[in-house]
Parts: sequence; structure tokens; C-alpha cells
Amino acid sequence: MTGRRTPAIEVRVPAKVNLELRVGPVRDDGFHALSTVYHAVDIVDDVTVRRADDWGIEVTGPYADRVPADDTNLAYRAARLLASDRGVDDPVHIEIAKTIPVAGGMAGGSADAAATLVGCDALWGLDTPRPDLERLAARLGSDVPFLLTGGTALGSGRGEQVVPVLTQGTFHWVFALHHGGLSTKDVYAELDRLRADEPVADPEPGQDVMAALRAGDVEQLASALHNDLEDAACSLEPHLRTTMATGLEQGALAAIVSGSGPTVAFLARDNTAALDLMVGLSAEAVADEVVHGRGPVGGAHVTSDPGLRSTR
Ligand SMILES: C[C@](O)(CO)[C@H](O)COP(=O)(O)OP(=O)(O)OC[C@H]1O[C@@H](n2ccc(N)nc2=O)[C@H](O)[C@@H]1O
Ligand SMILES: Nc1ncnc2c1ncn2[C@@H]1O[C@H](COP(=O)(O)OP(=O)(O)OP(=O)(O)O)[C@@H](O)[C@H]1O
Repeated sequence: MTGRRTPAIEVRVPAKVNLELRVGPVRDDGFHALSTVYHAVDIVDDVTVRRADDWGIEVTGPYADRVPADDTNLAYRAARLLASDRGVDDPVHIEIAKTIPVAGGMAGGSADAAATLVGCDALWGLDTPRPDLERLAARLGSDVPFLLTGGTALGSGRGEQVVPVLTQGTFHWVFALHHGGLSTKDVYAELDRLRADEPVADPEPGQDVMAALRAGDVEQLASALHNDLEDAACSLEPHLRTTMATGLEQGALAAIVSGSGPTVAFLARDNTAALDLMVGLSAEAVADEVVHGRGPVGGAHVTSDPGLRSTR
């Protein structure tokens, strides 16, 4: 131990669920045109960046063994991208304390990338203009800009263009996790296969989700939830249908596949109903793990002062 004090920044970042996900045609760049309503929930990763002699990354928490701790990690790529874009030569060590499910359709990797952009920006004292940070975020992945913003937001383009939307109140969710994971790319490809013979319209945001959010009406929201990737995720993992049906039998107001799955999100009437649902789902053993989440919550934000922190 040297006792040397090393500046470090800790950033907390949420997971997301898509309240509405409408997938349009494949664009010239290979991505699908999207219209989506993102919603950030309080299942979080904590990402700490600190100055180091060399670039490095470490992942801790229950899912650490499923996340690459090397230069393919999206958080590592985020740090290197910001450094090269801003002309910084100041290596960092990144530590991710992970509780967001991996390959679960909750944007865990994207969340870590957004947190790392925010953390490195603060550590290096860059004060990067927000539009520039959002542009870098979009280069890392379609979901990354939303994790900078958080809350509830309308996403368009390939999902990277994000505008906050007005909401009232807090919504209670129960997430049924399936540890097998699904590849986002495979789920989009399965959707294309399933609707190969149908005309695919440009995606338009529906009004029902927005109206429910404005009113803070949980029942209205329950009947408005929609995910075009749901059939594709269930086609690849048919047991998700059983999980969804079980949650509805146990009192959930609605069930939806989260993003590209295989996490299933259940909307509960309130906190008590969410806890009851967790007990019911656990007893039926239809998922590997059952987690409570509340939304909306803010996007990636610094939780420790950008001051000095002991390495000991
Ligand atoms: C399913 C969602 O999570 C919904 O928010 C996102 O659309 C996925 O966002 P993401 O994980 O950040 O995805 P990216 O890293 O940008 O892309 C991963 C892969 O997903 C597919 N992809 C993603 C976004 C999009 N609009 N069209 C696509 O077809 C592509 O095959 C792409 O190679
Ligand atoms: N920081 C990271 N956290 C999690 N996975 C990462 C990370 N960096 C790279 N990966 C890789 O990316 C894959 C997808 O992980 P992620 O948890 O982001 O999926 P996801 O939540 O389904 O994504 P999305 O909802 O954005 O489509 C993982 O299987 C893992 O190999």
C-alpha cells in the first residue's frame, strides 16, 4: 500500500424497459427504424473510474463471469472513444459493480458505457458539451444515449435520438430474469424472418402509452404496453410465454418482454402488489430470478464527489 490518494469518480446508472417498441423496416445501414418509449428503472450498475498507470477493467457482482473484462467491454470502449475524441492521454481503471442482468434486454452494457462516458468526462475535467457526449454515446450503441438521459423518453431513428416525455408518479415492476440471455442481433433477425412476407410500415409512436404516462394511470399503461420484438423473443425462447402467463395469473396488470428479452417485465398496481407478485412468481419457479424495480429514475449520474478518494 502506498497510501497515495487517487482521484476517482463513481457513477450510478439504471437499466431500462421499453414501454412501447415499434420496429420498422431495415434501413440502408442494416439497423431497423424504431419508435420506442424508454423507461429507466432502479436496477442499477455502479461504475467507478480512477486514474491508473494503464487502461484496465474489472467487473464484480453476481453476473461478473458473464461479462468480458477486456477491451471488448462496452464501458472500456466508451472510455477509449471519449479519450481519442477529446485528445486525452490519461489511462483509467474501470470497475463495474453489476446488478443489471446480462444479455437480458435491459441495456446493461449500454448503461455501463453511458456511465463511463459521464465518469471519465468528470475525472478528466472535460465538461464535454451534452450534444457531443450524446453523439459519442450513439456511436457505442443505439440504447446508450437514453441511458445518459434516463427518466422516460421517446426514441426514434435506430433508437439513438431521444426526447424526454412527461410522466406522473412512479410505476412498480417485477422483472423475471432468465439467465440464458438472448443476442439482440438474433432477435431482430428472427423478427425479420417471422414477417418476411408482410409489408413493414414506418414506425409511428402510439398515443396510448403517452396518454397513460401523462395521467400517471397504471391501468391505462398496462393496456397500452407493446413490444414488436416480443413474438421474435418468444419464438427463440418459447418458455417465455409460460412465464408471462404465470405472472398474469398471479395478479400482474400486464406482462411484456423487455426489449429483445429474455427478461419478462410485469407491471404491478403498487408496491404491495409487486411484492406479492414476486412471492407468487418465485413459488412457481418459472424464472431464474425475480427482481423488483421502480421507474422512472434518472440516467447516469455522479454519486461520489469528484474529489480525492483513498486507494487503500
Ligand atoms: C432492443 C433494444 O434494446 C430496444 O431498445 C435496442 O434496439 C437494442 O439496442 P442496442 O443493444 O444498443 O443495439 P446496438 O448495439 O446498436 O445493435 C446491436 C444489434 O441489434 C440490431 N439492431 C439494433 C438497433 C436497431 N434499431 N436495429 C437493429 O437491427 C442490429 O442487428 C445490431 O447489430
Ligand atoms: N459492460 C457490459 N455489461 C454487460 N455485457 C457486456 C458489457 N460489455 C460487453 N458486453 C457483452 O454484450 C452482451 C450483451 O450484453 P447486455 O447486458 O448489454 O445485453 P442487453 O441488456 O440484452 O442489451 P440491450 O438491451 O441493449 O439489447 C453480453 O453478452 C456481453 O458479452
